Amino acid sequence: MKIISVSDKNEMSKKAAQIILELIKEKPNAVLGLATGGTPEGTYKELVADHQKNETSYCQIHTVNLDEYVGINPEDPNSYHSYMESHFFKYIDLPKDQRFLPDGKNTSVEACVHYDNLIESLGGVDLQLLGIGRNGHIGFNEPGTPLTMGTHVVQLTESTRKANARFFGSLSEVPEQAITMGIGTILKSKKIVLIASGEEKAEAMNRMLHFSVPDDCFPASALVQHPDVTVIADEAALSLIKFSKE
Ligand SMILES: O=P(O)(O)OC[C@H]1O[C@](O)(CO)[C@@H](O)[C@@H]1O
Repeated sequence: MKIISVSDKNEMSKKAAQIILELIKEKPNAVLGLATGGTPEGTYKELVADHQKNETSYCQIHTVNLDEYVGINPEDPNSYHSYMESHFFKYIDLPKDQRFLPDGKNTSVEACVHYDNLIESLGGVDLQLLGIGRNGHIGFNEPGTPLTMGTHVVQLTESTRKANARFFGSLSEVPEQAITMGIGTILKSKKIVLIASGEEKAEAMNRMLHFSVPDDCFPASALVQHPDVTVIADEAALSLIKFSKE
């Protein structure tokens, strides 16, 4: 696992965008695995700014998102479909039929298997962008999720619902379930870039970097078995870690 320590969220966003842009330059038809939440917002801003300035094209790119809330319509402003549209897709030249998110309205086993098959049929994810939850969740894989699972439906923990309530009017509006790529799906990505910012992620980062073998009590620990993981974290997120920073 390569750790890149940066000063703040802005620098984290720039670095993550730079890595994504390097991949697009090298492989204009790459498959990007995308994340939502507060952490990647700045990364999308950087990519949009680059698209407007340098005209980096997404016309051959495919994107697959990690997760979506169960029971929510794609048009709902709180859906991850809407998030991707408003933070990224509406600004770039990525064709509509090359963007994929799990369907929060169809969470059958067949739909889950279909999502994993779709990713395989695209040739797999070249680069998966990840945030991390305070309890170590990646995607929406909560602690206790078997680390080999494909796309599936999860019951969200109270702490995740509380953390995400800031995007909704109130906690009661946050869906209780989500459909997410499993850890097994995520680990098939060729490259993984995990971004983290702020003191509220310090404990999760500290825990993640102390696992030498994966343990399903802390989903992000699964990343120790992946050969190409880059963590980009700001000083606040790395503040509990005692090691010489890059
Ligand atoms: O970036 P945030 O909003 O802190 O969220 C952390 C993680 O939790 C989620 O909201 C749930 O998957 C992710 O989208 C995100 O990577």
